[in-house]
This record gives sequence, C-alpha cells and structure tokens, in this order.
Amino acid sequence: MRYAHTVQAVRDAEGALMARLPEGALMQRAAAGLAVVGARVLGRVYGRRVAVVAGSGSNGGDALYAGARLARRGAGVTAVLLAPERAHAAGLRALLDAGGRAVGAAEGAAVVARADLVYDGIVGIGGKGGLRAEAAELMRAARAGGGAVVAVDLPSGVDADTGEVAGEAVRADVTVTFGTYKPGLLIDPAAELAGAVTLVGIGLELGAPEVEALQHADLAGLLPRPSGESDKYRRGVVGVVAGSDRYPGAAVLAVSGALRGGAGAVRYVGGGGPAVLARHPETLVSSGSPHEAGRVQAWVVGPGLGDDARARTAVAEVLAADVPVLVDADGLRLMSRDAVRARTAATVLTPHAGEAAALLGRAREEVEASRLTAVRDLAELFGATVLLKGSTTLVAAPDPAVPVRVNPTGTAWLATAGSGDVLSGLTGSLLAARLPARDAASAAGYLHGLAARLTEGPLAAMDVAESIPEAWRNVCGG
Ligand SMILES: NC(=O)C1=CN([C@@H]2O[C@H](COP(=O)(O)OP(=O)(O)OC[C@H]3O[C@@H](n4cnc5c(N)ncnc54)[C@H](O)[C@@H]3O)[C@@H](O)[C@H]2O)[C@@H](O)CC1
Ligand SMILES: [K+]
Repeated sequence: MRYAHTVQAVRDAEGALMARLPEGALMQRAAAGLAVVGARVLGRVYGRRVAVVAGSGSNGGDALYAGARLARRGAGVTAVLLAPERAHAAGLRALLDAGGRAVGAAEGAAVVARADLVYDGIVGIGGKGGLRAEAAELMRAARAGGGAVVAVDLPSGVDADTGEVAGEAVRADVTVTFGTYKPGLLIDPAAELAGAVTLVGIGLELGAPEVEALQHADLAGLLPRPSGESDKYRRGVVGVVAGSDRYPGAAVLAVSGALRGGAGAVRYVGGGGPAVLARHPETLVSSGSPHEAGRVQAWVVGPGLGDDARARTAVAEVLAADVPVLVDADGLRLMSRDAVRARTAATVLTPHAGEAAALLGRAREEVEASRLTAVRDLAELFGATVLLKGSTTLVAAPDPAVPVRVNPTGTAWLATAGSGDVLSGLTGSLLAARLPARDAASAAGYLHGLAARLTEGPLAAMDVAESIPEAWRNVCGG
C-alpha cells in the first residue's frame, strides 16, 4: 500500500521526532535524499550546472543543503533566492562554504535557463495558494531552458492536502517527497504536475493516512480465488440491470465486465437480452423485473438503462433488495437519495465528474478541481461508497475516518464510451464474491486500469473487458 498523510499529520510526526533528534537532523536526511536523486537525474555530477530556487522556509533549506552536497561533488551550484533576507541561513551558509554562489531573483532567469537541474525549493507543505508572479516567471524560464525540474517535497503552488491547484504551480519532472506521500501527489490536477515521485524516508512515525493507493501485492490479497468446493452460489451470482431495446450495447459491456470479475454466474435483466446472449451465451437472461430474476448476491443497475417508468421502477426495486447494489449512469439520475440512505446492505455509486456534479448541485469544473472534497461529500450525502471516475479515480467510504483510495493504474485511453459499463459489471462481480464495498470498488478500478494499460494504445471498451483476465494474472501470478 502507498500512504499519503495530511500536512497536519506530517507536522505532528515531525514534532515528535524532532524532540528526540539533534537539531537539523531531519533536514539533513531530506537533503541527502534530494542530492541522491539529483545526482541520479544528472547522471554525472562533476561540471554540471545546478540551480536552487529557494523560498523563505525549510523547503528552501532542504534545497540549499542538497545544493551544497552536489557542489562538494563538483557541480556548479547557484542559489536563486526569492527572499534573500529570509533565506534559510544555515542552508545558505553550507552552500556558500561548499563553493556555491547565490543571486537574487532578478538575475535568476538566466541562471535557471542554463541549468541542467533546477531544484524547486520555493515552498513545501507550508505553502498557501499558487506561485507568486516572480516565482512563476522564474519557473517558466526554467522549463524553457530544458533542464530537469526536481520539486522538493511537492511542486510549489499545489495544495498538499487536496491536490487542488489554485493558481500557477511548478511542473516537475521528478518530485522527491519526505516521510510520506502527500494527497496532492496522488490526486489530479496536482498529481499530474509532480512527474515521477520518489519517497525518501526520514523516520516519521505516522498514524492513519488520509489517502492510500493499492499496489499489486495488496490486490493479490483482496481478489477472490475459487476453492475446490466452490459452486456458482458460493462464488456469487451478480445481477445486471442495464441496457434497453435502444441501448443494448451497455448491457453487453456491463455483462462482459461482470463475467470476468470472479462471480460464479451473471444474471441479466432487461431489454438487451438477445444482444447479451449473442455475445455471452453463458449469461442467465430474463426480461421481467429484477425481483423475478432469481437469487443474486449483488446487483448492478443503471448503464444504458434509459429513464422511462420501467427503468425507474427497476432502480427502486434493486435498491430495496437486501444485497450489495452498485448504481451507475442512468441509475444515478433515477435513484432516490432516501432509498439509498435507507439501505443496510452496501451501496456503491460510480459517477464520473459530470454525474457527481449533478448529484452535488455543483459545476463539473468544481468537481474536477476538487476531486477529494467531491468524493467525500458524495459518500457522506448518500451514506454510500462512492467511486468517482476520472484521471485519478477515487473511492470514498461513507465513514469520513476511512482513508480515500486513489487508483494508481489507468491510462488516458480509458476515456472511451462504454468503459464505465465494463467497470460497473466488474465491480458488481466482486461485490457478489463478497468483497466489502470499498475493496470491491478499488480492486475493480485497479484491474480495469491495468487491463486498459495492457491493451497499449487506442482501445474500445470491449478490449478492456477482454484484457481483465490478463490483468488478473498479472496481479495474482496465474
Ligand atoms: N515536516 C518535516 O518533517 C520536514 C520538513 N522538511 C521541509 O520543510 C518544509 C516545510 O517547511 P516550512 O514549514 O518552513 O514551510 P515552507 O518552506 O513550505 O514554506 C513556508 C514559507 O513560505 C511562505 N509562503 C507560503 N506560501 C507561499 C507562496 N504561495 N509563495 C511564496 N511564499 C509562500 C511562508 O510565508 C513561509 O515563509 C517541507 O515541505 C519540507 O521540504 C524537511 O526539512 C524534513 C522534515
Ligand atoms: K517545492
């Protein structure tokens, strides 16, 4: 698991550790890691040009000490001080002692433009709001110059706790973060600015994370494996209420996701039966109402369902069932909040940003800019597990004390019609296999993103479904 903690949690852990360590020890650990990564980025240190853009806080101090380490190895290091009178005094002294030099911001543009490596030590977890004009201009010159930009702790200008970007922010090639990931390094729009993120341990003892990201090994532990005694009911039967005479494709895609999620059988209910059977003859198809379809251990309702009276009744009926339910797409528009809140079995909602915006009464842009807030608010409002789809897919549990999961897999090619239908079927299948809601949603998001990556390049939604078994093998090793 990869964990991300809030600024407050980092500050608390830092305070506890600093009380036991000699002064400056933590900063030296941070600077050592920063210099190692800088040297790796440079390849050869001796004779290379390094610029250290330093603000007034400890973030600048880390960068100045790292600059001193590289200067001792023969790099030509110049600090560009944004607030010369408030620069980290001991860090600056170390750099000058090691043979580096320092200039003010006015001379900085030429320095960063020529540098092979630029450290962004403008602000770290103490930063508020976007970059100020002078810093923004300097970092634009750095990018135009073509040297590698290495952000110290996080790209300056991004919000560490939320991943929001209020104004201009640094676009880094590499970010070296200390002690733990910060939510902003994992959640867009900020995550996209962080480049490749390296974690440097500094010995912090941290409590519960704010955000976490599953890794391969976590997933292998979560996914169901059939045993010798498994029959279809033990493995779980998932019911899919999706598609319609007009939109049979969504039914086919949701069923194809469900068939590859480890459930023992898939029941399909709705008007898309002939299309489903043509593609997936193993499906148990019926055209009546959900309650007449026979036993299921979980329901998926909504993709391509339309919004007529029959669709509305089907959503209400499924929500009244005492088994886990996933609601997607049209189902999100047709469901009643009271009906969702009244449920005792798990509910999973899987909106994209536009659907989340409609449910919250916010603008879509606001949801995209503040994804962490949006997913938490939705989970609380509906008392449900919410998977918010998008460039960084997030999964929140109704209990705000539970960490939000951010999906580390996926590709921009996934933004294609029907890929959400596959995801809903896959998630429903894992619910039927009795995974808890948050695990089912985050494991499905992971497999779905991995399956898309494995198809390498432009893809159709059915390609994603067909790559799920390979993604599963990739995770579980067979
Ligand atoms: N917390 C920890 O455990 C450790 C922290 N370290 C470093 O210390 C950093 C935090 O240091 P600080 O608390 O001094 O805070 P920062 O260095 O992040 O920034 C605070 C300073 O920047 C100014 N500032 C805030 N927003 C600004 C903006 N938008 N533009 C320009 N200036 C702005 C503030 O007035 C303040 O002077 C971490 O990010 C990390 O780099 C490391 O030395 C290692 C240990
Ligand atoms: K920074």
